[in-house]
Amino acid sequence: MSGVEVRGLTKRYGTLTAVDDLSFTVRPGAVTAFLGPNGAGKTTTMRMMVGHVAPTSGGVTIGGRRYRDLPRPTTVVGAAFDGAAFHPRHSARNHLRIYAAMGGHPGRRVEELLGLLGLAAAGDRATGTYSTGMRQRLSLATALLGDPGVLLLDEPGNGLDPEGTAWLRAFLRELAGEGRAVLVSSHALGEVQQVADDVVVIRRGRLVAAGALGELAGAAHVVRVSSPDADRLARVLAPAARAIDLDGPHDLRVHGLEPARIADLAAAHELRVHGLAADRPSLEELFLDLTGERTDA
Ligand SMILES: Nc1ncnc2c1ncn2[C@@H]1O[C@H](COP(=O)(O)OP(=O)(O)OP(=O)(O)O)[C@@H](O)[C@H]1O
Repeated sequence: MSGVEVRGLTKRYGTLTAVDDLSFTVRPGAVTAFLGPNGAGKTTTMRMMVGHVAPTSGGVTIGGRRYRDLPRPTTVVGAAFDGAAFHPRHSARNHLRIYAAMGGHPGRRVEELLGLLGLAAAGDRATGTYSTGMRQRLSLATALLGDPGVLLLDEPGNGLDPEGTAWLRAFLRELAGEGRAVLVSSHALGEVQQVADDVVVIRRGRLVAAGALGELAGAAHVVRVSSPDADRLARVLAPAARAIDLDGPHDLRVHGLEPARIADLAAAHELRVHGLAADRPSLEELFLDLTGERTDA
């Protein structure tokens, strides 16, 4: 099965750089969460993966080929974008039949997918009467018509109730379990934390973290340091730390450095340390920290 390689991907709209020199990999057999606050550039990136938006520079390959060079793209990559529009008077069955015909996929695939996505009973109802959850499932069904090895899902959890969210998680795990590369965007870590193997975090179009979710959590050190030399210590630690917050005249919160390294750097500069305590932040805190949305700093 194929993965997705994003290399140096950049998109400018006038003076706005929506996507800025982004490089990351989406591997087969895993769910990769694509995270960032609203407006960070997730949708633009995913649209560039499937040729809806032309990059300013850089590019994307899927299984080593550019989207436009794929002979039958819907058999390689399926995409579902947030707020996908369906003709409100078409039934789900008709909608899927039209897309199956366009992609050259067999009609029986439509029936299979209606069943798989729990839409069989509502298959002949006009999509205009569908709930948000049903629309999300129809988007997924459309993306899956060609049985692609790569799935790009833009905020598929939007508007789902808790039952729908649980269903979606199990479904994404199943798709990855079959060896597919599954990229799922979200603006909220909590939505994907339970299902993601890997994460790619962007902020203002730039990559701020990528890797296994477990490793990222392990790297999320926050150390509280108490020192009468706090100001000077902050300057010494700054080049090595991911971030430092002043918590008071003698207290620092140091992000991304181990306690031992902090103590060694302080000793090397003959600065006094009166206390060192490692905090284990929640992943949510780390995410807010990475995306610059933390408000308690
Ligand atoms: N066609 C366009 N013309 C001009 N600016 C655009 C265009 N498309 C996107 N942008 C801008 O690019 C930036 C990234 O938008 P994008 O939709 O990719 O972000 P996002 O992370 O998907 O956010 P959201 O979760 O809100 O959809 C935003 O500032 C947006 O306003």
